[in-house]
Amino acid sequence: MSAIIDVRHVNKAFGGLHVINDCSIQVEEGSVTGLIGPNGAGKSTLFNIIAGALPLDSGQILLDGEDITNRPANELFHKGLLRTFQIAHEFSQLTALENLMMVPPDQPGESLAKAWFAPKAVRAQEAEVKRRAQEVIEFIGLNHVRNELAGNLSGGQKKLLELGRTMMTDARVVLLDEIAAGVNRTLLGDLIGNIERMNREFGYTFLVIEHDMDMIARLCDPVIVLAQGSVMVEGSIEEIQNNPEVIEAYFGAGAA
Ligand SMILES: Nc1ncnc2c1ncn2[C@@H]1O[C@H](COP(=O)(O)OP(=O)(O)OP(=O)(O)O)[C@@H](O)[C@H]1O
Repeated sequence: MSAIIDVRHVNKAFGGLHVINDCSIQVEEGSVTGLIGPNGAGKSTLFNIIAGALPLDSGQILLDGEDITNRPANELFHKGLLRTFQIAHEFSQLTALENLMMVPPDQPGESLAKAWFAPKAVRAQEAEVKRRAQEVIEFIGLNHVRNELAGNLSGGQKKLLELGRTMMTDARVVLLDEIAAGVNRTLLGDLIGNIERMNREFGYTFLVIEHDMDMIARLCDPVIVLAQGSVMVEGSIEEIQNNPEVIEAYFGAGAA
């Protein structure tokens, strides 16, 4: 395997607060890599930097060997790197299925000129998007609520829909930020199962920030522990859980 995301010696401070300190991590292509650490360790900040939502002060980020340091999120999206979408407020009035259909960028239907001159092509692409959305909604187990407004879905169902939206794109690497938060155990099982299948059957690479240690244990290998903005240790979940430094800094602090 080779690193699809390569974070090299990244530093980031907010005013005088050094949040990310000479941080280097590699995410291997085809892996589900976990990123854990105590509150305030810098996990979300690092995600924001990788996803192009926050500029870094120094260091470098490579995507599949290409320098993507400080590239904007929309450019990274087109290169196949994205964070899970939040269900945006304006989409709460669309059905679950329509939310999936809204995702693909540059749909020809959005261009009036194209719709005028090439209506058949527009209809063909819309039909293709709808077919894909129907496949995805079945995959994520939300077919029974496909015509329900997204705003009426449960928190867990919204998370499943969020994951489904990534499947409507050509994503290769998906960053999941605490996707388990507030999800009940049954839906969490569905969520984990879907991530596993997206990884195994479709080759998505995941980088996962998570406080839910059951989810990390079931899904992630390797697991990277971040503390004070640097990598403390990296290894399998067993190695992490038995590491005295981690027990002290992370589990000892009761942060899980
Ligand atoms: N925009 C900002 N301006 C100033 N300080 C910030 C900003 N964003 C984050 N911080 C600080 O950076 C530190 C790391 O925050 P971050 O959210 O990255 O940690 P985290 O590991 O994701 O924490 P948690 O597990 O609690 O979500 C915290 O001390 C936080 O207060």
